[in-house]
Amino acid sequence: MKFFKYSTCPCRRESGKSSCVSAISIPTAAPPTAPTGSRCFILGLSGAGKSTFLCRIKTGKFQETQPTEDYDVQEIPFSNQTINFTEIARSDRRNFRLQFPHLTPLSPIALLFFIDVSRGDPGVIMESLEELVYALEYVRSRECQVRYLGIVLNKQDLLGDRWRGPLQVVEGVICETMEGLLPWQQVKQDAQELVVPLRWELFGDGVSMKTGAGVERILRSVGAGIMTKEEAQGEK
Ligand SMILES: Nc1nc2c(ncn2[C@@H]2O[C@H](COP(=O)(O)OP(=O)(O)OP(=O)(O)O)[C@@H](O)[C@H]2O)c(=O)[nH]1
Ligand SMILES: [Mg+2]
Repeated sequence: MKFFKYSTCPCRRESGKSSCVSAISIPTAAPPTAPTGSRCFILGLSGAGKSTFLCRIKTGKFQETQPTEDYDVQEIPFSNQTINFTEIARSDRRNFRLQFPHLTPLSPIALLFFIDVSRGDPGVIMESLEELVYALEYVRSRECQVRYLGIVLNKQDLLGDRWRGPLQVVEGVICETMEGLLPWQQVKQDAQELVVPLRWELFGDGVSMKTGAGVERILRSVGAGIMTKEEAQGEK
């Protein structure tokens, strides 16, 4: 199980003033108040592009970031709901677990998992998947429900055409991993303990938080994925 070194710098503007994405330090305790709205956790190794995504959905713009400290929360109005996006810096397991005392069993949540595919590094992919599987299994162990999982293959602006092939391999490995989790789901069918989310999808087509490609699609999918059928019908 991997833990990553703490960084000290919260997300800031290039000017050095506080960023649009406010960082909250909580080294020892869970958040003081229960966040309102639907929850979406943003996970992924350091540098995968989580804060950049948060800046994008908050301001619509690209903004240079610094590594996040601990975690970072943004409430984003979307359609007729508010989605509470919580970035877990470096996908730190402890900080992820600290979010859960406020979630009642079977609370519906969404996960967005960011992977930097720009270097085509198999080590990054495998480590990312290890963290993703940990998160899914931990959510299940807390009897919460992942309604929606989006896996974002980020930084594709840095890929040339030569990476198209390897990118397909990455997509294949991710699909295999998700399918590998299915036996869990079958065993636990009656217990409403789903390891595999009710719905999951890969964002693999040219996605880049730098250029903004795919950002709106990701936000829309989280918004739709976190709602129940009844809630979605109420929207119409
Ligand atoms: N070229 C390119 N750079 C990106 C993209 N997304 C993020 N970056 C850059 O990658 C670096 C890290 O991005 P962050 O959003 O801070 O990464 P993070 O996942 O929040 O990292 P931690 O907070 O350490 O967990 C920054 O310099 C970003 O500008 C992208 O799609 N393309
Ligand atoms: Mg960050």
